[in-house]
Amino acid sequence: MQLKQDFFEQLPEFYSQVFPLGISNPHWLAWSQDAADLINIDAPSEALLQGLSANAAVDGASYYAQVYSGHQFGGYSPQLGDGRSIILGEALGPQGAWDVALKGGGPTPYSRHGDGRAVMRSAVREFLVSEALHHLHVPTTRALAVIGSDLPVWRETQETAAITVRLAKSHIRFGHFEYFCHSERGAPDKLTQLLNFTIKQHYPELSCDAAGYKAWFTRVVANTAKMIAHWQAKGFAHGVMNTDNMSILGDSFDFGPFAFLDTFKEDFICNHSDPEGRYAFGQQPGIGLWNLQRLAQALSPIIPSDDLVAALNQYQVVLVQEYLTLMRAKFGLVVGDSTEAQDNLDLELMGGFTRLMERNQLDYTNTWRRFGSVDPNANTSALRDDFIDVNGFDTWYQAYQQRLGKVVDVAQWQAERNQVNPKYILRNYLAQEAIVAVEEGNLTPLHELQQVLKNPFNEQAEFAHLAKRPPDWGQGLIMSCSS
Ligand SMILES: Nc1ncnc2c1ncn2[C@@H]1O[C@H](COP(=O)(O)OP(=O)(O)OP(=O)(O)O)[C@@H](O)[C@H]1O
Ligand SMILES: [Mg+2]
Repeated sequence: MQLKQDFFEQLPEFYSQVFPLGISNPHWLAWSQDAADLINIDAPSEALLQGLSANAAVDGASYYAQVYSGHQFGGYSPQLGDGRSIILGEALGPQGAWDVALKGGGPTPYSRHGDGRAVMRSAVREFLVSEALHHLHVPTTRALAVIGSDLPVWRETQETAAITVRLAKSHIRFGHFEYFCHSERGAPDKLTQLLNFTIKQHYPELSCDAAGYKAWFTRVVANTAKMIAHWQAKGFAHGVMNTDNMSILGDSFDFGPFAFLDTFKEDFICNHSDPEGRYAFGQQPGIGLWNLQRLAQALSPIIPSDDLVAALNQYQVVLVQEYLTLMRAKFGLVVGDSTEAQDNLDLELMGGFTRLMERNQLDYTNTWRRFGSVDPNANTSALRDDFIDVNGFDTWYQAYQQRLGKVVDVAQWQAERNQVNPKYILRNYLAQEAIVAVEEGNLTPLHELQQVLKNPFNEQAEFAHLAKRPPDWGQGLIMSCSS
C-alpha cells in the first residue's frame, strides 16, 4: 500500500493527529479483494493485519481524525469530528487514490463520551453493505476488511471490538463546511481553503473561482440527488441521514441502522432512535434536499446565494430523472425523448405499482425479480398470483401493458430485467444470521453472504435460500444506533 498525504499536508488546521490503539488478538473476519485491488493490495498478509489492527505502524501513514460538525436529527451539533475513525492517508490505486480509515481504531480528541471503538456486529454490517451497494451499482464508500479481536467493549451488554477498514474517495462531509461556517464564525478563509482542496482533489476539471464554485455546488447537488434516486429505486433506507454522514461526493456513507426493504413500506423506519420517522424510507428525497440546504447555508459566506439557490433548484429535477431512468429499466419501459407529460404518466404508473405492492404486503426485491420470468405480452401475468387485490392488479397491469407495447424479443427483455432487478440483497435477517455465526466462531455464513452479494443479479442456485423473505423473527428488524 502506497500512501500519500494530501489532506494531512495541505489542511493542517482541519484535523488532529492521533495514533490508533491496537486491538488484542487481531484476526481477519472478512476481506474484500475487489476493494483491495483498488489500492494495489494483492492479498491479505500478517504484516497488513498487524498494521490495520493498529498493532504496528503502517509505512507512510500519518494517522489523523478530521474535525467536522453537523445537523443531527434536525438540530445543530457544533462539534463532532472523527470520534472513532482514524485516517492513515490516501492510498494510490489504478483508478485514483482512496482514503484508508480504521473505523473503530480507538479514541480521538473528538470521541466525547465514546470509547472510540466499533463492535463486531456493526463492523460486519458496514463491511457487507458497503460492498453490496457497490455491486448494486450504488455510489458508496468501500470496505477492505473487518478485523475481529477479543477486546471487550460495552454497549447494552459486553461485546467485542472490531475494526472496519474503510476506503473512501474522500471523507469530506457536508459537516466539514458547517463546522468552519458555524463553529468557527464564518471563517471564510478556511471555507475557501477547504473548498479549493475539495475541487482540486475531487473535481479537478473545475476552476477555483466564482464560476467553478457555482459549477461545483451544482455537481454536489446532482451527485447527492443521484445517490438518493438509487436508494429509492433499490429499496435502501440509510437510517441516519445527518449532515455529518453526507459525503461531498454523493457516496453512500456511514452505515449504522440501515436496511434494505423486505416487505415494501413507504414509511419504513429502520432506526430505533428515530420513532418519528425523520429518516423513514419515503422521507429520504426530502431530507437529501434539506441537508443540501444546510450545506448551502454553510457555503453562503463564499458563494453568492443566487448561485446556491440555482443549484438547489436542480435537485428535484435530477433526482426525478435519475429515478425514472432506474425505474424504467426495472419495468422494461423504453422512452425515446422523455417529455414532461410522459415522465408524469410514468411516475403515476410506477407509484401505482409500489402502492399495490404495499397494500398487498409484497417483498420489494422478489416482486421485481419476477419481471425476469413473466411474459410481458401474455394477457394474464403470472405476477397476478402474488397479489391479493387481483382487481387492483388487473387495472394496473392493463395500463402497464399499454405503456409497454408489444415486446419483440421476450427472452432478451427478461434477461435485461434480471440485469437490473437483483435476486440478492443484504437483508437484515441475513446479516444478523451471519453475525450470530461469527459470534459462535463460524465465518462461513458471512463469507457466503459476501460472495453471493458480489453477483446480486446472477441466479447462483446453490444460494437460492439467501433470496428468501425473512422468517417471522427477521421481519421489519429495527436496528439500534449503538454500534
Ligand atoms: N464509540 C464511539 N466512540 C467515539 N465516538 C463515537 C463513537 N460512536 C460514534 N461516535 C461519534 O459520534 C458522532 C456521530 O456518530 P455516527 O454514528 O454518525 O458516526 P460513526 O458511525 O461513528 O462514523 P462515520 O460517520 O465516520 O462512519 C461522530 O462524531 C462519531 O465519530
Ligand atoms: Mg457518522
